[in-house]
Amino acid sequence: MIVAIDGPAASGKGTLARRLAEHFELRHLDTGLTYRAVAAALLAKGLPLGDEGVAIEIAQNLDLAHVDKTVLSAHEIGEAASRIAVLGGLREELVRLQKDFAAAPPGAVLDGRDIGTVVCPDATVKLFVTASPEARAERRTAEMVSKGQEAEYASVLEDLKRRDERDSQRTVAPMKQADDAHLLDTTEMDIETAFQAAVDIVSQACNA
Ligand SMILES: Nc1ncnc2c1ncn2[C@@H]1O[C@H](COP(=O)(O)OP(=O)(O)OP(=O)(O)O)[C@@H](O)[C@H]1O
Ligand SMILES: Nc1ccn([C@@H]2O[C@H](COP(=O)(O)O)[C@@H](O)[C@H]2O)c(=O)n1
Repeated sequence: MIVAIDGPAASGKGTLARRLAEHFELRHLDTGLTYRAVAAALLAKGLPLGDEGVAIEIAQNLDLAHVDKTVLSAHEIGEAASRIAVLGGLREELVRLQKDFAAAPPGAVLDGRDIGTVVCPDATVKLFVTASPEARAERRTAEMVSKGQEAEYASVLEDLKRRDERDSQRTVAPMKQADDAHLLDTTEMDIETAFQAAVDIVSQACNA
């Protein structure tokens, strides 16, 4: 079984993907981490984010088992990841890696922006998880503050909107809801309610 989850930044797709993977005993890949890892490596080398040749080389040598998720979760790395995510050749390389992950038994939950449309178009079930920009900014601000990071709601909201705009307007594999994806709007749901709604959608799809 393959569960494809897409949605905008801080919509809660990663939280749901992780919990669904545990619940259904599947493997989980947060594909955003692959873009973040490449962006972080370019920044560490002091190279421009548009250097696609080097970005592809980094992607070819990515070892997902050893990425530091805490370092990669930084706000500025997310911003840089979104900038390199417009590079078509780099996407091809990362999509290959993501497809390989999805194909291995016993199945997987993948979350990102183009999982239902490009990476796993034949997924068993697809979800498009969203929430209002204001709810997402509140959640992300609270998350950053809880980690001891500086965060101001207004600028987090602005950054999220800018990132959504870039991700949904790019030419290659823009973020969008697949035609056959279930829409899950969690604006008025807490994590537990959203999780139960997601379990119901996946269970129904498996029994159909
Ligand atoms: N339904 C919800 N209600 C309240 N808080 C939530 C809900 N879902 C997720 N959160 C919280 O919102 C924050 C963002 O969630 P998460 O990291 O899962 O989003 P994401 O879509 O994977 O983000 P990104 O695209 O940046 O990787 C986390 O702090 C998470 O605990
Ligand atoms: N399948 C994907 C996943 C991510 N991206 C890009 O990476 C950025 C960071 O992703 P997070 O989920 O970790 O926030 C994101 O803004 C996208 O630009 C992507 O293009 N495709």
